Amino acid sequence: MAVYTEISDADLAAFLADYDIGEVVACKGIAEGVENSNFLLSTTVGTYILTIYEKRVRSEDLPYFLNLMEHLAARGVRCPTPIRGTDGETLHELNGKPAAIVSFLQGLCVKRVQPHHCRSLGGALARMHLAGQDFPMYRPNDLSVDGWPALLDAVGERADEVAPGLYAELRDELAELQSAWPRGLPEGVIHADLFPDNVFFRGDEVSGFIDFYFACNDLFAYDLAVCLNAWCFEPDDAFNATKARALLSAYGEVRPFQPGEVEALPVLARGSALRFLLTRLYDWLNHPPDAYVAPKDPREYIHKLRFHRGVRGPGAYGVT
Ligand SMILES: Nc1ncnc2c1ncn2[C@@H]1O[C@H](COP(=O)(O)OP(=O)(O)OP(=O)(O)O)[C@@H](O)[C@H]1O
Ligand SMILES: N[C@@H](CCO)C(=O)O
Repeated sequence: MAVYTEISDADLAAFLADYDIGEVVACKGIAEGVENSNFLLSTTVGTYILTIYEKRVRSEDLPYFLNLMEHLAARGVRCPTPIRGTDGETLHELNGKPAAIVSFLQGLCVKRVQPHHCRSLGGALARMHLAGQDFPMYRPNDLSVDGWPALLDAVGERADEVAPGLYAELRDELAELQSAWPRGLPEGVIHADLFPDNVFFRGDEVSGFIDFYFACNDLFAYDLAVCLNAWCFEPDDAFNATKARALLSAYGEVRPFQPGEVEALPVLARGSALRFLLTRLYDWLNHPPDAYVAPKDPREYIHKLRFHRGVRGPGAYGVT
Protein backbone atom coordinates (compact mmCIF):
# COMPACT_ATOMS: atom_id res chain seq x y z
CA MET A 1 0.00 0.00 0.00
CA ALA A 2 1.13 3.54 -0.63
CA VAL A 3 2.35 4.48 2.79
CA TYR A 4 6.12 4.67 2.52
CA THR A 5 6.47 6.85 5.62
CA GLU A 6 4.80 5.93 8.92
CA ILE A 7 3.85 8.83 11.19
CA SER A 8 3.88 8.65 14.98
CA ASP A 9 1.13 10.36 16.98
CA ALA A 10 3.70 12.77 18.40
CA ASP A 11 5.02 13.74 14.95
CA LEU A 12 1.49 14.24 13.65
CA ALA A 13 0.55 16.42 16.63
CA ALA A 14 3.66 18.55 16.14
CA PHE A 15 2.93 18.88 12.41
CA LEU A 16 -0.70 19.90 12.98
CA ALA A 17 0.29 22.47 15.58
CA ASP A 18 1.19 24.67 12.59
CA TYR A 19 -2.39 24.49 11.22
CA ASP A 20 -5.69 25.83 12.39
CA ILE A 21 -7.83 22.79 11.46
CA GLY A 22 -8.92 21.49 14.88
CA GLU A 23 -7.92 18.35 16.78
CA VAL A 24 -7.12 15.01 15.12
CA VAL A 25 -9.91 12.46 15.26
CA ALA A 26 -8.31 9.85 12.98
CA CYS A 27 -5.46 9.52 10.52
CA LYS A 28 -5.50 6.44 8.28
CA GLY A 29 -3.07 5.40 5.57
CA ILE A 30 -4.62 5.15 2.07
CA ALA A 31 -3.85 1.99 0.13
CA GLU A 32 -4.29 3.43 -3.38
CA GLY A 33 -1.59 5.27 -5.31
CA VAL A 34 2.01 4.36 -5.95
CA GLU A 35 3.99 7.58 -5.79
CA ASN A 36 3.46 9.30 -2.43
CA SER A 37 2.30 8.46 1.11
CA ASN A 38 -1.32 9.55 1.57
CA PHE A 39 -3.42 9.67 4.74
CA LEU A 40 -7.09 10.36 5.29
CA LEU A 41 -7.04 12.90 8.09
CA SER A 42 -10.20 13.59 10.10
CA THR A 43 -10.21 16.46 12.52
CA THR A 44 -12.86 18.13 14.65
CA VAL A 45 -13.22 20.65 11.78
CA GLY A 46 -13.29 18.48 8.66
CA THR A 47 -11.75 15.77 6.48
CA TYR A 48 -8.48 16.27 4.62
CA ILE A 49 -5.79 14.43 2.71
CA LEU A 50 -2.30 14.56 4.18
CA THR A 51 0.42 13.78 1.64
CA ILE A 52 4.08 13.12 2.31
CA TYR A 53 5.98 13.53 -0.95
CA GLU A 54 8.23 10.63 -1.84
CA LYS A 55 10.65 9.49 -4.55
CA ARG A 56 9.66 11.03 -7.90
CA VAL A 57 8.49 14.41 -6.65
CA ARG A 58 11.28 16.97 -6.46
CA SER A 59 10.73 19.41 -3.62
CA GLU A 60 11.55 22.40 -5.85
CA ASP A 61 8.52 21.46 -8.00
CA LEU A 62 6.04 21.39 -5.12
CA PRO A 63 5.19 25.13 -5.17
CA TYR A 64 4.16 24.68 -8.84
CA PHE A 65 1.79 21.80 -8.01
CA LEU A 66 0.29 23.38 -4.90
CA ASN A 67 -0.14 26.85 -6.46
CA LEU A 68 -1.66 25.24 -9.55
CA MET A 69 -4.33 23.45 -7.50
CA GLU A 70 -5.17 26.74 -5.77
CA HIS A 71 -5.29 28.55 -9.13
CA LEU A 72 -7.55 25.98 -10.77
CA ALA A 73 -9.88 25.69 -7.77
CA ALA A 74 -10.25 29.48 -7.75
CA ARG A 75 -11.40 29.24 -11.40
CA GLY A 76 -14.04 26.62 -10.74
CA VAL A 77 -12.08 23.46 -11.57
CA ARG A 78 -12.90 20.91 -8.89
CA CYS A 79 -9.60 19.73 -7.44
CA PRO A 80 -7.99 19.52 -4.01
CA THR A 81 -7.19 22.88 -2.45
CA PRO A 82 -4.03 23.15 -0.35
CA ILE A 83 -4.63 24.21 3.24
CA ARG A 84 -2.43 27.02 4.52
CA GLY A 85 -0.71 26.71 7.87
CA THR A 86 -0.76 29.47 10.46
CA ASP A 87 2.45 30.75 8.78
CA GLY A 88 0.50 31.24 5.53
CA GLU A 89 2.46 28.47 3.76
CA THR A 90 1.00 25.37 2.09
CA LEU A 91 4.20 23.33 2.13
CA HIS A 92 5.60 21.99 5.41
CA GLU A 93 7.80 19.11 6.59
CA LEU A 94 6.93 15.84 8.30
CA ASN A 95 9.49 13.19 9.26
CA GLY A 96 12.10 15.16 7.34
CA LYS A 97 10.11 15.02 4.09
CA PRO A 98 7.99 17.68 2.36
CA ALA A 99 4.31 17.37 3.24
CA ALA A 100 1.04 19.22 2.65
CA ILE A 101 -2.63 18.99 3.60
CA VAL A 102 -5.25 19.37 0.88
CA SER A 103 -9.04 19.42 0.96
CA PHE A 104 -10.89 16.10 0.61
CA LEU A 105 -12.74 15.75 -2.68
CA GLN A 106 -16.06 13.89 -2.88
CA GLY A 107 -16.59 11.34 -5.63
CA LEU A 108 -15.59 7.88 -6.80
CA CYS A 109 -13.28 6.58 -9.50
CA VAL A 110 -14.94 4.57 -12.26
CA LYS A 111 -14.07 0.90 -12.34
CA ARG A 112 -15.65 0.17 -15.74
CA VAL A 113 -15.14 3.05 -18.10
CA GLN A 114 -18.04 3.67 -20.50
CA PRO A 115 -18.17 6.11 -23.45
CA HIS A 116 -20.24 8.60 -21.42
CA HIS A 117 -17.44 8.78 -18.83
CA CYS A 118 -15.02 9.64 -21.65
CA ARG A 119 -17.40 12.32 -22.88
CA SER A 120 -17.60 13.96 -19.44
CA LEU A 121 -13.83 13.63 -19.07
CA GLY A 122 -13.20 15.38 -22.42
CA GLY A 123 -15.25 18.44 -21.44
CA ALA A 124 -13.72 18.64 -17.96
CA LEU A 125 -10.19 18.35 -19.36
CA ALA A 126 -10.78 21.16 -21.86
CA ARG A 127 -12.16 23.37 -19.06
CA MET A 128 -9.06 22.63 -16.99
CA HIS A 129 -6.78 23.58 -19.90
CA LEU A 130 -8.63 26.88 -20.33
CA ALA A 131 -8.55 27.60 -16.57
CA GLY A 132 -4.79 27.06 -16.49
CA GLN A 133 -4.07 29.55 -19.27
CA ASP A 134 -3.28 32.43 -16.92
CA PHE A 135 -1.30 30.34 -14.41
CA PRO A 136 1.94 32.28 -14.12
CA MET A 137 4.40 29.51 -13.20
CA TYR A 138 6.25 27.28 -15.67
CA ARG A 139 7.49 23.72 -15.32
CA PRO A 140 8.78 21.81 -18.34
CA ASN A 141 7.61 18.23 -18.84
CA ASP A 142 10.71 16.34 -17.80
CA LEU A 143 9.00 13.06 -18.75
CA SER A 144 8.53 14.05 -22.40
CA VAL A 145 10.68 13.48 -25.47
CA ASP A 146 13.82 15.20 -24.11
CA GLY A 147 13.65 13.13 -20.91
CA TRP A 148 13.14 9.72 -22.54
CA PRO A 149 16.78 9.00 -23.53
CA ALA A 150 17.85 9.11 -19.87
CA LEU A 151 14.87 6.95 -18.85
CA LEU A 152 15.66 4.40 -21.56
CA ASP A 153 19.33 4.33 -20.49
CA ALA A 154 18.24 3.76 -16.88
CA VAL A 155 16.22 0.73 -18.01
CA GLY A 156 18.86 -0.48 -20.49
CA GLU A 157 19.04 -4.00 -21.88
CA ARG A 158 17.15 -5.31 -18.85
CA ALA A 159 14.03 -4.30 -20.82
CA ASP A 160 14.52 -7.63 -22.61
CA GLU A 161 13.72 -9.42 -19.32
CA VAL A 162 10.14 -8.17 -19.79
CA ALA A 163 9.88 -8.90 -23.54
CA PRO A 164 12.65 -10.28 -25.78
CA GLY A 165 14.02 -7.65 -28.17
CA LEU A 166 12.26 -4.82 -26.35
CA TYR A 167 15.36 -2.68 -25.78
CA ALA A 168 16.15 -2.48 -29.51
CA GLU A 169 12.49 -1.80 -30.30
CA LEU A 170 12.41 1.07 -27.82
CA ARG A 171 15.65 2.57 -29.13
CA ASP A 172 14.15 2.62 -32.64
CA GLU A 173 10.89 4.02 -31.31
CA LEU A 174 12.68 6.80 -29.47
CA ALA A 175 14.66 7.80 -32.58
CA GLU A 176 11.46 7.94 -34.66
CA LEU A 177 9.61 9.96 -32.04
CA GLN A 178 12.50 12.39 -31.67
CA SER A 179 12.33 13.24 -35.37
CA ALA A 180 8.50 13.18 -35.66
CA TRP A 181 7.66 14.99 -32.40
CA PRO A 182 5.36 17.95 -33.16
CA ARG A 183 6.50 21.44 -32.26
CA GLY A 184 4.56 24.66 -32.16
CA LEU A 185 1.12 23.26 -31.25
CA PRO A 186 -0.96 25.04 -28.57
CA GLU A 187 0.39 24.47 -25.11
CA GLY A 188 -0.26 25.36 -21.51
CA VAL A 189 -0.70 23.64 -18.17
CA ILE A 190 -1.48 19.92 -18.53
CA HIS A 191 -2.21 17.27 -15.91
CA ALA A 192 -0.04 14.63 -17.64
CA ASP A 193 -1.24 11.66 -15.53
CA LEU A 194 -5.01 11.69 -15.97
CA PHE A 195 -5.69 7.99 -15.43
CA PRO A 196 -9.10 6.77 -14.18
CA ASP A 197 -7.73 6.61 -10.61
CA ASN A 198 -7.12 10.37 -10.74
CA VAL A 199 -10.62 11.36 -11.89
CA PHE A 200 -13.61 11.35 -9.54
CA PHE A 201 -17.21 11.03 -10.72
CA ARG A 202 -20.58 11.66 -9.08
CA GLY A 203 -23.12 9.79 -11.10
CA ASP A 204 -22.12 10.06 -14.75
CA GLU A 205 -20.31 13.39 -14.49
CA VAL A 206 -16.72 14.20 -13.57
CA SER A 207 -16.70 15.68 -10.08
CA GLY A 208 -13.00 16.47 -9.87
CA PHE A 209 -9.38 15.74 -10.68
CA ILE A 210 -6.71 14.75 -8.15
CA ASP A 211 -2.98 14.02 -8.16
CA PHE A 212 -1.42 16.99 -9.93
CA TYR A 213 2.12 15.83 -9.18
CA PHE A 214 3.12 15.35 -12.81
CA ALA A 215 1.44 18.57 -13.99
CA CYS A 216 3.62 20.69 -16.25
CA ASN A 217 3.60 22.97 -19.27
CA ASP A 218 3.33 20.99 -22.49
CA LEU A 219 1.12 20.48 -25.55
CA PHE A 220 -2.59 20.38 -24.66
CA ALA A 221 -3.03 17.52 -27.14
CA TYR A 222 -0.48 15.48 -25.17
CA ASP A 223 -2.94 15.35 -22.24
CA LEU A 224 -5.51 13.88 -24.64
CA ALA A 225 -2.92 11.36 -25.80
CA VAL A 226 -2.43 10.27 -22.17
CA CYS A 227 -6.21 9.86 -21.84
CA LEU A 228 -6.48 7.88 -25.10
CA ASN A 229 -4.11 5.35 -23.56
CA ALA A 230 -5.52 5.34 -20.05
CA TRP A 231 -9.25 5.41 -20.87
CA CYS A 232 -9.86 3.98 -24.35
CA PHE A 233 -8.47 0.44 -24.23
CA GLU A 234 -10.52 -2.50 -23.02
CA PRO A 235 -9.25 -5.02 -20.44
CA ASP A 236 -8.58 -7.42 -23.36
CA ASP A 237 -6.29 -4.74 -24.93
CA ALA A 238 -8.74 -3.86 -27.76
CA PHE A 239 -8.84 -0.16 -28.61
CA ASN A 240 -12.34 1.33 -28.28
CA ALA A 241 -12.81 4.05 -30.93
CA THR A 242 -16.26 4.93 -29.55
CA LYS A 243 -14.68 5.98 -26.26
CA ALA A 244 -11.95 7.90 -28.10
CA ARG A 245 -14.50 9.74 -30.24
CA ALA A 246 -16.54 10.62 -27.12
CA LEU A 247 -13.42 11.95 -25.37
CA LEU A 248 -12.12 13.96 -28.31
CA SER A 249 -15.41 15.39 -29.56
CA ALA A 250 -16.44 16.56 -26.06
CA TYR A 251 -13.02 18.16 -25.62
CA GLY A 252 -13.29 19.96 -28.97
CA GLU A 253 -16.73 21.35 -28.11
CA VAL A 254 -15.20 23.27 -25.19
CA ARG A 255 -11.75 24.05 -26.59
CA PRO A 256 -11.91 23.80 -30.39
CA PHE A 257 -8.92 22.02 -31.92
CA GLN A 258 -6.35 24.19 -33.65
CA PRO A 259 -4.70 23.19 -36.95
CA GLY A 260 -2.34 20.25 -36.51
CA GLU A 261 -3.56 19.08 -33.10
CA VAL A 262 -5.77 16.22 -34.25
CA GLU A 263 -3.24 15.13 -36.89
CA ALA A 264 -0.55 14.92 -34.20
CA LEU A 265 -2.52 12.54 -31.98
CA PRO A 266 -1.03 9.26 -33.28
CA VAL A 267 2.54 10.45 -32.63
CA LEU A 268 1.58 11.96 -29.28
CA ALA A 269 -0.19 8.74 -28.27
CA ARG A 270 2.95 6.75 -29.16
CA GLY A 271 4.98 9.17 -27.05
CA SER A 272 2.61 8.93 -24.12
CA ALA A 273 2.66 5.12 -24.34
CA LEU A 274 6.47 5.19 -24.36
CA ARG A 275 6.53 7.49 -21.31
CA PHE A 276 4.40 5.18 -19.16
CA LEU A 277 6.12 2.09 -20.52
CA LEU A 278 9.54 3.47 -19.52
CA THR A 279 8.54 4.51 -15.99
CA ARG A 280 6.72 1.21 -15.46
CA LEU A 281 9.71 -0.76 -16.79
CA TYR A 282 12.03 1.13 -14.47
CA ASP A 283 9.81 0.47 -11.44
CA TRP A 284 9.25 -3.16 -12.45
CA LEU A 285 12.99 -3.85 -12.76
CA ASN A 286 14.06 -1.87 -9.70
CA HIS A 287 11.45 -2.36 -6.98
CA PRO A 288 12.73 -4.04 -3.83
CA PRO A 289 11.27 -7.56 -3.40
CA ASP A 290 9.69 -6.56 -0.05
CA ALA A 291 8.09 -3.35 -1.43
CA TYR A 292 4.61 -2.52 -0.14
CA VAL A 293 3.44 -1.38 -3.55
CA ALA A 294 3.15 -3.79 -6.46
CA PRO A 295 4.60 -2.08 -9.55
CA LYS A 296 2.24 -1.59 -12.49
CA ASP A 297 2.57 -4.01 -15.39
CA PRO A 298 4.69 -2.54 -18.21
CA ARG A 299 3.43 -5.06 -20.79
CA GLU A 300 0.09 -3.30 -21.06
CA TYR A 301 1.95 -0.32 -22.49
CA ILE A 302 4.03 -2.37 -24.96
CA HIS A 303 0.75 -3.31 -26.56
CA LYS A 304 -0.57 0.27 -26.55
CA LEU A 305 2.64 1.59 -28.09
CA ARG A 306 2.47 -0.98 -30.91
CA PHE A 307 -1.18 -0.18 -31.52
CA HIS A 308 -0.54 3.54 -32.07
CA ARG A 309 2.51 2.79 -34.22
CA GLY A 310 0.19 0.86 -36.51
CA VAL A 311 -2.55 3.49 -36.96
CA ARG A 312 -2.74 5.39 -40.26
CA GLY A 313 -4.09 8.63 -38.85
CA PRO A 314 -6.45 10.20 -36.32
CA GLY A 315 -9.40 8.48 -38.03
CA ALA A 316 -8.47 5.44 -35.92
CA TYR A 317 -9.57 7.50 -32.90
CA GLY A 318 -12.91 8.36 -34.47
CA VAL A 319 -11.94 11.91 -35.49
CA THR A 320 -10.58 13.55 -38.63
N1 LIG B 1 -8.02 15.33 -2.36
C1 LIG B 1 -8.45 14.06 -2.28
N2 LIG B 1 -9.72 13.80 -1.94
C2 LIG B 1 -10.17 12.53 -1.80
N3 LIG B 1 -9.38 11.44 -1.94
C3 LIG B 1 -8.09 11.64 -2.28
C4 LIG B 1 -7.56 12.94 -2.48
N4 LIG B 1 -6.25 12.83 -2.79
C5 LIG B 1 -5.99 11.51 -2.79
N5 LIG B 1 -7.08 10.79 -2.49
C6 LIG B 1 -7.16 9.32 -2.36
O1 LIG B 1 -5.85 8.83 -2.23
C7 LIG B 1 -5.52 7.93 -3.30
C8 LIG B 1 -4.08 8.13 -3.74
O2 LIG B 1 -3.87 9.48 -4.14
P1 LIG B 1 -2.94 9.87 -5.37
O3 LIG B 1 -3.49 9.29 -6.64
O4 LIG B 1 -2.73 11.34 -5.33
O5 LIG B 1 -1.63 9.10 -4.95
P2 LIG B 1 -0.26 8.89 -5.66
O6 LIG B 1 0.58 8.10 -4.73
O7 LIG B 1 0.27 10.19 -6.15
O8 LIG B 1 -0.72 7.91 -6.82
P3 LIG B 1 -0.57 7.71 -8.39
O9 LIG B 1 0.41 8.72 -8.89
O10 LIG B 1 -0.17 6.32 -8.48
O11 LIG B 1 -1.96 7.92 -8.96
C9 LIG B 1 -6.53 8.25 -4.38
O12 LIG B 1 -6.79 7.13 -5.19
C10 LIG B 1 -7.75 8.66 -3.57
O13 LIG B 1 -8.44 7.51 -3.14
N1 LIG C 1 -0.39 6.57 -13.81
C1 LIG C 1 0.93 5.96 -13.80
C2 LIG C 1 1.48 5.78 -12.42
C3 LIG C 1 1.58 7.01 -11.60
O1 LIG C 1 2.02 8.08 -12.28
C4 LIG C 1 0.86 4.59 -14.47
O2 LIG C 1 -0.24 4.02 -14.56
O3 LIG C 1 1.90 4.10 -14.88
